[in-house]
Amino acid sequence: MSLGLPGPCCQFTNCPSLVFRIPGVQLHTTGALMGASVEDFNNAKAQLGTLKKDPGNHVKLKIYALFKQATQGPCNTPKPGMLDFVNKAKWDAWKSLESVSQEEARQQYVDLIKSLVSAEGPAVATPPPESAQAFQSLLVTTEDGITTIRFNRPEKKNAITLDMYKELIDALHHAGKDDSVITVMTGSGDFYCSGNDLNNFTGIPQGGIEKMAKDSGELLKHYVKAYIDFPKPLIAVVNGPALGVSVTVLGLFDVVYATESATFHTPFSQLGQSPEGCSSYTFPKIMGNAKASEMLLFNKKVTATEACNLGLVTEVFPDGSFQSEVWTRLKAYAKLPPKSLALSKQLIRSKEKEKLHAVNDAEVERLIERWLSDECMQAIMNFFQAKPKL
Ligand SMILES: CCCCC/C=C/CC(=O)SCCNC(=O)CCNC(=O)[C@H](O)C(C)(C)COP(=O)(O)OP(=O)(O)OC[C@H]1O[C@@H](n2cnc3c(N)ncnc32)[C@H](O)[C@@H]1OP(=O)(O)O
Repeated sequence: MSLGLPGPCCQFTNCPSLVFRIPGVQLHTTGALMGASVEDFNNAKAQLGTLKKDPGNHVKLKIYALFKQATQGPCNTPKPGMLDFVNKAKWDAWKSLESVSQEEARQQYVDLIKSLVSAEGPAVATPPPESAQAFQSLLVTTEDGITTIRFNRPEKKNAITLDMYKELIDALHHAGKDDSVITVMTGSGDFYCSGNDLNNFTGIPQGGIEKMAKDSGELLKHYVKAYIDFPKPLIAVVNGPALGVSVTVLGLFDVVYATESATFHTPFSQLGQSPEGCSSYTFPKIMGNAKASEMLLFNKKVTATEACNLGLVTEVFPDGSFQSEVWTRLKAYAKLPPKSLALSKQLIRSKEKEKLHAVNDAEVERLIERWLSDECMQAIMNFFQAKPKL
């Protein structure tokens, strides 16, 4: 029977004992039974509204009774009639706490809400207020010391729209400052990411295509800068095929784990474009000029194992055990001392930062020209007309 009370869970529960046991809920009884401040109480009240799961009538009655006892003291209203089931249940619940002081009730209320919140499991990472609603195409979570930024447009193979670049910049800035130890980037669905969304270049905005190319160049520069300047270990969990700009920035990650069936493809000349993400510098450095040229000039798609042999990928895992093996490892990494990790990463990268920023600037300058070229426009039109698979 639903008790049909208004509001989220702020109305109910019935339990005569002071320490209540609710299946699956670990109560945070700290022993400081009278320690909850009014502020704690108000915070708990606010948290109650964020619960995603209905805790059930039994718990709701308890919450109701504790709330009434904490705010009004012992029950002082007339007993409802036998047939007024809902109000009778509420009255009984409140009445059962009459020997509990208001302070105790406040503490128990706070403990109960905390327990319910923590029983729901780790919360989705709260993005900074200014971008709280901005993550339309990403899933960002923080758990076990790991902030995970997940491309989340599986129906479009996680292609990156203009808004998504902005979201990624925001998410990276936030992850760089939050209290997580490592940051992980991965994809939803069967692709890691299919690179730049080719629709980014199809509509001609006010200001013409020159302005569009310039604005896109600025955005790309900031996007790549967010990787160059990222202050803590950044790990790619490549769960499927990766294309274009999602491959090129891998040279700026600290570790790249890939599932066996992942592929790595940078079809720039096929698209009339040129390399970005600092790959014109990092790829030759990682794999040598000849191998980098096969990928960046001649569109060679490489398998995960080949990418690992080239040094772009750190390690390849069987598809069947990829997720479990990788996340077990990442959780262990996230237990390492955070400052030591961040400072060591910065030492490794700092020597190159200036160089990387200069490469980023030069690559973007070249791309702005490319985006205005017939070669590039034709290639994009071809994709949408014939939808060739790269
Ligand atoms: C600020 C601007 C910065 C710009 C930086 C520049 C970066 C350069 C690059 O990133 S170059 C790489 C660009 N990417 C591509 O060229 C990939 C194009 N896509 C494909 O070749 C294929 O879609 C595929 C190989 C990724 C997947 O093929 P598959 O057959 O498995 O799936 P579909 O083709 O049916 O794809 C499903 C839907 O997703 C759409 N889609 C996939 N990738 C993109 C993309 N990059 N841009 C736009 N749309 C993409 C595809 O069109 C399908 O949509 P539909 O269901 O509406 O038909």
